[in-house]
Amino acid sequence: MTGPQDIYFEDVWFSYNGSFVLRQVSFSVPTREFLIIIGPNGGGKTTLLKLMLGLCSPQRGKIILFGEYTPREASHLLGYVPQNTNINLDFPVSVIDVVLMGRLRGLKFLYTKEDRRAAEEALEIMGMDKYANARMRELSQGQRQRVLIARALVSQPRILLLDEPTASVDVEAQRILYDRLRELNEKITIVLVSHDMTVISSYATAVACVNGTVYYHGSKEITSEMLQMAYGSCPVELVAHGIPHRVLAKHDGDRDA
Ligand SMILES: Nc1ncnc2c1ncn2[C@@H]1O[C@H](COP(=O)(O)OP(=O)(O)OP(=O)(O)O)[C@@H](O)[C@H]1O
Repeated sequence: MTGPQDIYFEDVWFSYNGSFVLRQVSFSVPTREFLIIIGPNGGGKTTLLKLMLGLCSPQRGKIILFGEYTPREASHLLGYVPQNTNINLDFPVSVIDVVLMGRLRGLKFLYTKEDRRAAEEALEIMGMDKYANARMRELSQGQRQRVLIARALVSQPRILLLDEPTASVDVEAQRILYDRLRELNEKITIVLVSHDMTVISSYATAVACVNGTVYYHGSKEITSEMLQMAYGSCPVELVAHGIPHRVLAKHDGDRDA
């Protein structure tokens, strides 16, 4: 290892009920990396995040965070925005209430002044401070996602992990969200699962292809080998500058679009 490493995996294996979904996983993520995790459905991307978060424990191998902690020991240093977070929009919860939930300790709903200040700061970082007293249902999908990221930030994590945060968010709102993440990345490490290859060229500093194991690339260059590993032999369409590109060979019998 060279330099400070926030995340370190050494020969990690993980199975649900005896069938391994991740094997022989070894890689390390340096401080202030903007790591994008790509891969096919069911390849193990969410499981990889859960291992980093200590929500799953490996059957083999070791995971060390910040050079000294197990993921569980480091949980207070991790912020997580899960996939498909559903908030009941009929429930009249305000934006600041949602963010404050990130400061909950046990079942106590008593927040200190410091909690409120932290919540306001997190909203400001995500450009949502002027909506603090709005109801969640009054916001767009992209704005709601920014509030959920603020909730993950309110505990001042050193790593922010996001699982497909821009699914069902429109393109302009995605850009705003990613620009905020890039600003955040000046201070903290970001690990983000995405199916959208175009975010790699604009935001990533490293890419992990996850398909039963992890292929870690410490640069944002998208190579055909990476795509081959991540998506098998299926052709992949990349939309760059609004123009679709076919980046892998077609299957026999494929017709031109
Ligand atoms: N709790 C669970 N119990 C049993 N099997 C699971 C569980 N969670 C995930 N799996 C299986 O583990 C494999 C990896 O799932 P995972 O959700 O990590 O993949 P993914 O790459 O995030 O997929 P997607 O892109 O569809 O979200 C899949 O085959 C999935 O069905």
